Amino acid sequence: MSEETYDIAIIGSGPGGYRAAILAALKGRRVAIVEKADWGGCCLNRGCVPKKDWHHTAQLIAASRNFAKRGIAGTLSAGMDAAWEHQEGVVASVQESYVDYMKRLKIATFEGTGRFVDTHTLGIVGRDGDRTLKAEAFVIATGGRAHVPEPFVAEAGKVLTSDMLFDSRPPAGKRVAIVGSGVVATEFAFIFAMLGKEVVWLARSEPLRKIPFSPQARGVLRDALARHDVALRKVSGFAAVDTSGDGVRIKLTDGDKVEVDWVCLGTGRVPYTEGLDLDKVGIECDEHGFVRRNPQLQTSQPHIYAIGDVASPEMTANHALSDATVAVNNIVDGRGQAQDSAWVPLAVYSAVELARLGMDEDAAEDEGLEPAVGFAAFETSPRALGQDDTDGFVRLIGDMDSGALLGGEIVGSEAGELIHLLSLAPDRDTALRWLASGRYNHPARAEELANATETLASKWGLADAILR
Ligand SMILES: Cc1cc2nc3c(=O)[nH]c(=O)nc-3n(C[C@H](O)[C@H](O)[C@H](O)COP(=O)(O)OP(=O)(O)OC[C@H]3O[C@@H](n4cnc5c(N)ncnc54)[C@H](O)[C@@H]3O)c2cc1C
Ligand SMILES: NC(=O)c1ccc[n+]([C@@H]2O[C@H](COP(=O)([O-])OP(=O)(O)OC[C@H]3O[C@@H](n4cnc5c(N)ncnc54)[C@H](O)[C@@H]3O)[C@@H](O)[C@H]2O)c1
Repeated sequence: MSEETYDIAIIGSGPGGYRAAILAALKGRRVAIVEKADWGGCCLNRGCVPKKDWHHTAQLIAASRNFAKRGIAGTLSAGMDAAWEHQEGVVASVQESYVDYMKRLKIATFEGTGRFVDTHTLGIVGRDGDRTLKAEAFVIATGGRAHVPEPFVAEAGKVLTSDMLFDSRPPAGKRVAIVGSGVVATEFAFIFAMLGKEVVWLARSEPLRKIPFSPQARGVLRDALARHDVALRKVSGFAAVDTSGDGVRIKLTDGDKVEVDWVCLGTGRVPYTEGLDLDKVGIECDEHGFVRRNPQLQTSQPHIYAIGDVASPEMTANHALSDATVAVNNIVDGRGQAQDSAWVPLAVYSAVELARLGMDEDAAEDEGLEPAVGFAAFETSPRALGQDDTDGFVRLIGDMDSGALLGGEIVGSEAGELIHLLSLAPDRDTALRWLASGRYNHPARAEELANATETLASKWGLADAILR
């Protein structure tokens, strides 16, 4: 059995593990990374990347409904088969570039399952035999897996998790039940409808209940979904699922029955720590299965860090990527940097894009702060009007005392891009001034951020703090 020694060994190659490996190698460290399945993890193979590929097709179809006003004739349609093939090509190309970049940075890559042998030794069981490696620091980035609640049982062709959706070509049946009200269900309800499916969206609560989007944001989402005939049917619960014969029959707890061709579950993800032997090295998980860590992202073993879905309840690629930066800064430079998850942007891609970060007004008041809201709607934006796409707004939460930026929400096309203007601002104390005095391209959606700072300045008496 061969044994090698590294500065940092990383388990899992999703956005968290991959980013940690790249950053540590760029900082001159000897890095090993272990992956048991597909390079790139959930995000690249079964999450953000293929989902956004499908979302783009969905948006093109949705936009085509306004084409007649412009004298563009004809109707467009899209199908899931072609969409599935398209994402396969995109994923393969991104994966190739990831693997190539790791090779160029001389990162040692191992295909196999990692597990702790002791606090400085990782065992790897792989296709090319077993080996162990030693490292001074470790990063656990093993991600999560789809949660399948009773009475559902995952079954190919009938009841699919989002992982199964991308692992092989989805079933042909047209009538699909989407279960859940979280991000996965809210995104796929729109995407599937635009890809020609007849969507039956079943959930126990309103869409995106867990994320503190404002009532205005929820209203824009609801209207945009309705415009595309996508509506959530609120149900009391799920009593039984029958997959015998053709199709799937779902019995609801109120006795009603729903019959569909197949089901797509968006019923949450849970952290994945199976087979890591964490107990051997004294690392604990919380009651939900997330690896316990401190704000510097260290587990109870200070040289073993935990990042991304395996430890972060937000479970987004954005959080995994940001965790990677914090962990590597702390391992390599000993910075003792604390992660501030609230300032990592979150974006949802549905009939409209919704993005947010930081505090909402309630959270600010809970902290004893005095929040004020700066608002600008896209309905008067020359860029949005020219695109026939005026849904949404920019909402900035400022602190009445200091003029600091406390949080922000952007709803509408390109919200997932525009949110970077908030997350990349040099610091929160000066962010509003920075946005107000910036140089903008015209006409552009980004200008609405500057307009929102002006509402704060004039309406809330923050002119001195913002317009200096
Ligand atoms: C349908 C869908 C769409 C999504 N869209 C978005 C989006 O638009 N934006 C966003 O921010 N987030 C999105 N997410 C969430 C995002 O995919 C995850 O938050 C992200 O992938 C987590 O990254 P990670 O590095 O923590 O783990 P993962 O990406 O889950 O990667 C973990 C890796 O570790 C490997 N592994 C596990 N155990 C071992 C072991 N013992 N040894 C070796 N390897 C191991 C796994 O095989 C896996 O490849 C989406 C998720 C889903 C399901
Ligand atoms: N754009 C993004 O950033 C993005 C996109 C997709 C997924 N993700 C992440 O992936 C993770 C998984 O997403 P998700 O939407 O599956 O999870 P979620 O936790 O957001 O939502 C889970 C849904 O399943 C429902 N549910 C749970 N148990 C149930 C039961 N027994 N019966 C009926 N319904 C039940 C919940 O009520 C909820 O509506 C999330 O943490 C999310 O942040 C992020």
